[in-house]
Amino acid sequence: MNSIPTPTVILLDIEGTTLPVSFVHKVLFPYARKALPDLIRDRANDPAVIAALEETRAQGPDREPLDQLMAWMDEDAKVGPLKALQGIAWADGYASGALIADLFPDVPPALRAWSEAGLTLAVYSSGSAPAQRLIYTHTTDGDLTPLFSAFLDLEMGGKKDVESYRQILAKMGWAASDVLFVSDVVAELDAAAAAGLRTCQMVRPEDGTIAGTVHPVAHSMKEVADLFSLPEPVGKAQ
Ligand SMILES: CSCCC(=O)C(=O)COP(=O)(O)O
Ligand SMILES: [Mg+2]
Repeated sequence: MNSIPTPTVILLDIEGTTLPVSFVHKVLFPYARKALPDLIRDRANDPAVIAALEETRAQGPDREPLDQLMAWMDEDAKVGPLKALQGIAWADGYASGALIADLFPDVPPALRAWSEAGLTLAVYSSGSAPAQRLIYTHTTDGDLTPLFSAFLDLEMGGKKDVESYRQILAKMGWAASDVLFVSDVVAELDAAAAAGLRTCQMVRPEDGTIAGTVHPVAHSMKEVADLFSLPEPVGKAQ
């Protein structure tokens, strides 16, 4: 009997998959929107800020950088320089305790179980890699960053582009069929599947995610484990 091998790499989206959409849109994005004008003024000599503003001017030459950044935020554009600056803004919020990432409660037990079982865990999000690290450092469940092997962002390309997943496989040295990509967005899963990755749509009722018809659907990491024969999450989902 032929059985399908268990994935050995779990590649996770953040927003709508491990963290509620409401936290990103009602807490993180407004925090960055409020902080950006002062940040740009007060850190005008910070190389990371300078680089992000130069890239903003390059990608949005018709507006002042701050206006361009605000316009991108209005449309929830997944653009590298905006994501870099948002990450810098959030760093202050996490450091002061104003921000703490409230992951879906089923996520930490699953991450721990899969890591303990020797699976490779990685993130692929539009949020910058530093912003991803901040989230997993400052969770209500403590610092979960040691569980992850990689934090991948828009430097790999957009999440709806098949080439981005090929780039991730090449960079990480992963075989496509070993990788399970979990995301709430069907277009991202379509792109990942076209690159040969295995896929699972996370459908979170509290986020109002609409289930598609192509990719296996899970409503929690426990269901992901059941669908793909992964180790069962241990400990209580808080
Ligand atoms: C680093 S998390 C902040 C989320 C974010 O900025 C975003 O645009 C959501 O991206 P995702 O790819 O996780 O849906
Ligand atoms: Mg998402």
